[in-house]
Amino acid sequence: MSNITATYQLYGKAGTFGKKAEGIALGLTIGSWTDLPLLEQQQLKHHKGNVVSVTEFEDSPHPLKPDEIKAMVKISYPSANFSADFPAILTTVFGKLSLDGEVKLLDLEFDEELLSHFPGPRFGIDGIRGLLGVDGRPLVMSIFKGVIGRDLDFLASQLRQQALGGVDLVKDDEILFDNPLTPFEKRITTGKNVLQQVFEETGHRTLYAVNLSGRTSSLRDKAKKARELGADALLFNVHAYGLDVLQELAEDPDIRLPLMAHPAFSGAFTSSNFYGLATSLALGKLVRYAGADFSLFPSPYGSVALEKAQALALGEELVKDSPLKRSFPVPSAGIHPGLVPLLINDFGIDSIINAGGGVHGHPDGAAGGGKAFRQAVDAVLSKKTLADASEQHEELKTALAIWG
Ligand SMILES: CSCCC(=O)C(=O)COP(=O)(O)O
Ligand SMILES: [Mg+2]
Repeated sequence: MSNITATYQLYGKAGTFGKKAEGIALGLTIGSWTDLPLLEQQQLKHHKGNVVSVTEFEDSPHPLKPDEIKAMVKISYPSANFSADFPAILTTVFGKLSLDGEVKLLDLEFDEELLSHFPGPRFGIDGIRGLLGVDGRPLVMSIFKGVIGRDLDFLASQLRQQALGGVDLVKDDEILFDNPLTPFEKRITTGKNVLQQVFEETGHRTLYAVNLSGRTSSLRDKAKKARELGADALLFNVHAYGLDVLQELAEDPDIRLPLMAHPAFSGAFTSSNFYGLATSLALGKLVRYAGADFSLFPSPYGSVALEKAQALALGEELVKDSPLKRSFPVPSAGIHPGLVPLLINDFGIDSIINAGGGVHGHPDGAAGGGKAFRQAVDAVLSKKTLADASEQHEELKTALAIWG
């Protein structure tokens, strides 16, 4: 029988977790079991959650309750209990349970049949590389900054400077929503013109990810319109909307645009050591299953940082072997050129170096900032230190002098 297996982290007294796990398995499926007459027990058997394993960690005491330890329990839930969509799955495995004390959902394993309902990224890493014609190096992305309250001319000139720096992608900031000064459709058409002009001048192709925002009911039509207008990609605040909304956009045959999942809001349910979802599950596995071609997340190094082990596990979820295409890991937040060697070491060549302040804050402007990042990437790939490479590259030298 097809099923999904959830791994939970719990805290409690040693020796109590088997009973706790059984309570969860029954509580989230058929309820109290042994009280039922035998016939009903037989009938409901194939709906019952099953405890797969219980592992107690004697050497991991609760930081605040000395008589409690950590445990991990795995419970599998029959697919007969839920429809094959994120709302039903999340409600089954972590609905009421998410409100019931210190329980964290660490992982979900979809069996093959269930996974077949989640086609994943339409483009994936290889598809995005194909659109850009760039192989063999991490991509570089920059972010519009300080554009709230500014008009299209301002946006156009900021986009031009970023593209002239040689970045592969430019994305809207996630806090730029539809507004009278820079409306969604005009951002797309203006951006297209600017990037075409830069391409004609330099031969360098940059893609622009516009922020798809607004009420959920408007998104499909806006995304289709974006495609008609020639948009390159869509940025999407998936965790404010929900995974199913991303999946709808990814699967729509009339949209067919690369989708970039922004991590905004996800800290509200991933940051606690005791509650919510593991970051690698929420920003890694599930956004990939929902169809994100890119997943942004805090790197271990910048202004908003994830623990290194968490960031690495997240990155791995996006690229590990699977019937689904791979999503680009995009470690972000407070990134400057000096961090490029660490990022490539951690996330490999199939990742994206993404920076806002680290591009715009360059003394030579965004064009200088973009160049410094590209120089840093080239240095790492040719096994030079950044210090050595900076002897030949003024922009990199300036960036290292400011940010180290
Ligand atoms: C928290 S990861 C998202 C990255 C992002 O959207 C951003 O604006 C980062 O900007 P920065 O100036 O820190 O590079
Ligand atoms: Mg941002």
